[in-house]
Amino acid sequence: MGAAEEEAAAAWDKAEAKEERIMVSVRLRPLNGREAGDSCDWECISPTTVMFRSTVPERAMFPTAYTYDRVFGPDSSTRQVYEEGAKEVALSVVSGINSSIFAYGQTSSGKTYTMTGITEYSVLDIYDYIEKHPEREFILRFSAIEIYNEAVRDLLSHDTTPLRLLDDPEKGTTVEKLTEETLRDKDHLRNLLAVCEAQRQIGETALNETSSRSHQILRLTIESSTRQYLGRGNSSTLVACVNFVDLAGSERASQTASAGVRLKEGSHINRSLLTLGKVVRQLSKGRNGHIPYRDSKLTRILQSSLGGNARTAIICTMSPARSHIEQSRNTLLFATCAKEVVTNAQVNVVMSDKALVKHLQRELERLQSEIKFPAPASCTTHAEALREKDAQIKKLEKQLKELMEERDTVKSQLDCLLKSDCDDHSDGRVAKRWDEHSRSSESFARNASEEAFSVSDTSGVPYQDQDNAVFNGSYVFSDDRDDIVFPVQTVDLPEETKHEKFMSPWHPPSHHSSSDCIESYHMTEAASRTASEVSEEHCREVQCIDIHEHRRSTSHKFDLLLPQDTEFQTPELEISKEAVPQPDEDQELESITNRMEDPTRMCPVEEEQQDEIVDTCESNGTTDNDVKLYTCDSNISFDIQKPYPNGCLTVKRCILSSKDRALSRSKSCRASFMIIPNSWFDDSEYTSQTPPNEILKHTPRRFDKVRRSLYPENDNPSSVDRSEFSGEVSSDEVVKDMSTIDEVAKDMCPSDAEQETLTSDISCLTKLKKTDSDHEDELDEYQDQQSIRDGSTTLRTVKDVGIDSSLSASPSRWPIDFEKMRQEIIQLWHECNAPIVHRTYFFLLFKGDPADNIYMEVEHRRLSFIRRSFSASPAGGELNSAVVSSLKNLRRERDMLYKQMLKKLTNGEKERVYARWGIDLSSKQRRLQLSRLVWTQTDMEHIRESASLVAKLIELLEPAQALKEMFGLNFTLAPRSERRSFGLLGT
Ligand SMILES: Nc1ncnc2c1ncn2[C@@H]1O[C@H](COP(=O)(O)OP(=O)(O)OP(=O)(O)O)[C@@H](O)[C@H]1O
Repeated sequence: MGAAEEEAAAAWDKAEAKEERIMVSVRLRPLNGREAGDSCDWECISPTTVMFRSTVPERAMFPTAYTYDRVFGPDSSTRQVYEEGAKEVALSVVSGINSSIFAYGQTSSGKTYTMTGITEYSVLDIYDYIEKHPEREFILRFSAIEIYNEAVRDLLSHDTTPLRLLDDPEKGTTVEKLTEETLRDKDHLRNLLAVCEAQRQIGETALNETSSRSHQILRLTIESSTRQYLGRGNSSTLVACVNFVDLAGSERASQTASAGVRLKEGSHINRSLLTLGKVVRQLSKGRNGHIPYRDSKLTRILQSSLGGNARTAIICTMSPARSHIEQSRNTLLFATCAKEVVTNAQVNVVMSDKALVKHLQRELERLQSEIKFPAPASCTTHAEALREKDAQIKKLEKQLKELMEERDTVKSQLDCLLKSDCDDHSDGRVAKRWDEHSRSSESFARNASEEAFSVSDTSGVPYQDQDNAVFNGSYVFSDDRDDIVFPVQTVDLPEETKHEKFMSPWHPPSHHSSSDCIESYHMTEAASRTASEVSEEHCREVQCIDIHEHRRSTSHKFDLLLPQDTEFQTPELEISKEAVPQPDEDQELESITNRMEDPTRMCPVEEEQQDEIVDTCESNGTTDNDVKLYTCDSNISFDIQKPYPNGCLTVKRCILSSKDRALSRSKSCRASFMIIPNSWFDDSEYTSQTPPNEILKHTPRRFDKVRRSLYPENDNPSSVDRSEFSGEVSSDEVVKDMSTIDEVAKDMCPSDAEQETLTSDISCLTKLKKTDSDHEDELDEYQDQQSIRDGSTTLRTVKDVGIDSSLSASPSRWPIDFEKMRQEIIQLWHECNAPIVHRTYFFLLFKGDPADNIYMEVEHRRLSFIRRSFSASPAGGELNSAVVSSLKNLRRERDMLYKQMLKKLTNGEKERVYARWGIDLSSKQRRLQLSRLVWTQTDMEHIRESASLVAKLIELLEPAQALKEMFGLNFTLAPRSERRSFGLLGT
């Protein structure tokens, strides 16, 4: 092999991608003239740590020290910043590795100041390197763009026409018709840099006279080959580029005092930075899932620099002034996330055909020799792997056996109960008539089991939890006092089930007496304290808790809810307005986590606090946030000492996440996610500083009618329609209508950040799914391994829960996924004895809107969990009771429907319904028969019929008016004040 090929092959070998993290530095500039009276709150206490010197008491709650690869204080020169924070990365370009240097920070924090210096020093060093390597030939090309108001402009051309972005399968995103100058020398480059500076959009704001109003990307592409082999057709060329990115500064309209053009610029700047933030945050969690590169031109162009084939250094600039504390924290939070992003830089070699053939030959030889002489080490590795697998199989076999035993125990107990019920009914009138009609075996079996736990409302046997509604207690029925007495007998339940230890996930225990319960079928949410407590337990896993790994080990209480040996990965808790771990909120998060893990602390005391907060919210006119606000943290940090005690906004939120962007646009979700951050990383200072009218301004819209039904006391006709002031803008709207001034004003509102929060929180679902699947997968895994061992060719079937697929699915797949998931949910309702009214509501409410994915998923998870609880009881005691209780409650609901029929259906209607349901008009107890038939099967026609009948009987609200949220994330910790009681039947 010739030397040229050797060299090419060696270069090729080196081309293997290398993972490394983004290098992140922070530069603190000195206070400037505008900040003269301000105090300097930040200090670099070491070469890697910057510290907040807190003198303000309420700041004490934030972490004070932030550590990065390097931090530079006000005394550091740009040269030093370059040498220690950027040089190594920048100079990678001469070795064929792409690189990017970014400056990120608040407006006037010194980005341009820093980047100008760094670009200059880099250019000097690159030319220096070139001079020292005369054996190589270098070709340098330069291009420059700015992104101004989401339009890409060529800075080397006087033509200001926006340029299009193109997707190149090999090169990634490229800019069409971009001028690329081949450089003659250093001076040529200097001139071009001066041209760029002159062309760039600069404007004066209150914070910076020469504020860059655009993102600027200067790109230097370097090609190099060994001179000796040039032109021989067997050489290799290294090609790489370095980007110098001076981002526009994030800004708050109020601080920059911008209006008109500046305001519009600001909104574009903030939006693209928001997307950048999202991308970085998403990348910081790993590259799985959707990274929204395409949401802005900036991120599209920089895609390879962010988590791709490039080495990247980010210099975050900040002002030390107290007046910029909020923005400084946001910058540091961005930096914290950026630190976690991993890139995969590799040497980019362009080989001649000859060199490529040689390289491939070498590779072939190597592989052949590996096959011939396998390394002994690999044998050991295989043997070890086999041993490990064997051990794993054994473990899974054991678990399977245990699970099967448990299942058998539960089954036999259930059988016993069913049998005793059948016996009791064998001489009963109902059973006889029932038999006469020869119902399907399935529906009969179900009803029989329900019958087993039925109690007559005149029997004297206490009704249990009549008023314990589940899922926000969203259904309310009118009791028909004149109704006939049920011909149902009291059944002797096993001792344990007589006690108040019913643990139905749908109808948890309470201590209400029968008389209370018979009084009314009004299942108000307010009355569901105990229900909520148990529901909390069952549903805490969907409380979207972005708790980070290191906190997971402490989730003992939560673990108790899961079947034994469940390897539980705590779902993410999206706390506060950021979806990312916030170093400055770690302590608080920790305490929230602890409190959430301690159910004893989630009970009455906290409930009172919640109620207080609801009161406060409402009195501040922020009731719209209520639905969300008391959802996840019953220990809300509510400090009435704060200037604006909008506790509702300081409440740490808990938001389910998803990768699905469509979800972020769900209007129905929005009401839940309405704490408006002032940036993508917003922190709670904002909330403590934001005056009430500010909050009011951003309260979400909600159907007035529903709001009135929820909060009748707030239904003041003279009150201002808050939605008019809402900063809420759907992302669609945002994209479409950014051009008008009004929209610009909206953009400047934190609704962008809200969008961001909403979308960013989405990732939490991924972990939730994982948690869910962890346990279920054990069985699958066992079966897989078993089939592998048996030599069976059985393919592992795709997990049929539909969750995974729906999340990653493209919108076009959604209808299929939706149908699939809906069918599964129906089946799960059936198996979990879900309340009929709940099923009806859910079925009618969620009809396939992609934005409802999250609700579907939550429902699916909840049901899966309940089903597991039903079948995986450790001792068969409590959970057996749960089954009993759920059946009993189901039966009670049927009784209620039976009564409602008398009230709600005319004779003619009844006859039509009986005919439709195949009930013999000459038979007796037709109403009873019908009430026992609805929701007993899982085929779609039956479901539709059932839902429509039940809806009529309970006078269901228009589905569009019902709150989807109640099926979502926040039903468990809902406050239990009377104020929140709502009867959807409007009784
Ligand atoms: N480290 C520093 N030392 C001294 N002066 C600085 C430093 N950093 C910035 N400055 C000064 O602060 C002012 C604002 O800096 P610069 O324009 O670089 O900010 P910026 O972050 O690019 O702002 P914008 O985003 O609005 O463009 C300039 O006058 C600059 O000279």
